[in-house]
Amino acid sequence: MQDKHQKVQTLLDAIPYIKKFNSKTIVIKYGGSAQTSPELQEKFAQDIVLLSLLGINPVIVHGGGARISELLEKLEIKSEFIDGHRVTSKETMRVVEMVLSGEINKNITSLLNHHGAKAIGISGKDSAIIKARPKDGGKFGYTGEITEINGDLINNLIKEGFIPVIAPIADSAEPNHPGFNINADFAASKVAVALGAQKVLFLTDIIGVLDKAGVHLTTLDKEQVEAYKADGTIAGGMIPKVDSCIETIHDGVNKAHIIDGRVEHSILLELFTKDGIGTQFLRRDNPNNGIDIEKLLNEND
Ligand SMILES: Nc1ncnc2c1ncn2[C@@H]1O[C@H](COP(=O)(O)OP(=O)(O)O)[C@@H](O)[C@H]1O
Ligand SMILES: CC(=O)N[C@@H](CCC(=O)OP(=O)(O)O)C(=O)O
Repeated sequence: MQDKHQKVQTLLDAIPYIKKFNSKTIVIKYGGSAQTSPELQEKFAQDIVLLSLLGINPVIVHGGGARISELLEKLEIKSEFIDGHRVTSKETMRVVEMVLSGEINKNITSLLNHHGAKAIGISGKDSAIIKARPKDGGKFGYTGEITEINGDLINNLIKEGFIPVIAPIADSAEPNHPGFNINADFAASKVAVALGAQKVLFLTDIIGVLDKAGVHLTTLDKEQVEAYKADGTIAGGMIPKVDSCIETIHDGVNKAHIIDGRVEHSILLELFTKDGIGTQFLRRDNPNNGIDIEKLLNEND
């Protein structure tokens, strides 16, 4: 009996959040390192379908860096990263597109559809929804930085009841160009801003951002992130992730969260519990929108 009451209570506790997020867009960055086992993939699909049934609009931007590196190794092509961004030769770009737009995008889309969702898999090249130019003047090869996102097109898909599943490949304005490889964290951040999302969740393979002693940091702002990057606490693949979180909240999205994709139902735990999980990023210096910082710190907005 106790157990049954507990189940009902869990549902009741979620009511304020279900109301708050109803008809809002939540962008979810589904990192390669959170896609590891079929069991976790199943739980991820259940969470996304539940959001959709509750009238929340999930938009998935996925990664797949580990799978790209694995295939490159088999093909004896060297992987090279600078501060968490892959350097992309023409040969590497072919593999990146095959893995992201071909394999991973279609696997996630079909997984969601088999769970009863209406998911549609696209890459930034489709209808040129993501446009880019060479990152840092070309020193990363075909790695791009986003110049434009067609949010209207993505919003139209949402209005039609679709869950967009987006591969982080961008179109180039140049003819006969292979397109650009975009770090999936940056793609998720720009998509969240373009859609005016309520929040963005980055699923990864760690409980959140840790300090040098391995202590979990539950809240971070821009100044703290800069300090942790400068002293090397935040390194590697975590750099684009924290940079994306900071960019998102400074470009108008209330909150960004890095959460542990290895934990079953981490999306539901973040969205529908008071404390949430992972590391949340917020602006303490919000100049003009009157956001009460204490409220923002303590509430799941
Ligand atoms: N300060 C830090 N706190 C947590 N993780 C960190 C930190 N600095 C570097 N990392 C590394 O960043 C990794 C997450 O980045 P990445 O592997 O690129 O994930 P994803 O594939 O989800 O984008 C963690 O597994 C961890 O090894
Ligand atoms: C430019 C760049 O770094 N692109 C990434 C795109 C995939 C990605 O970001 O995957 P994760 O989110 O799983 O790391 C790459 O080639 O690995």
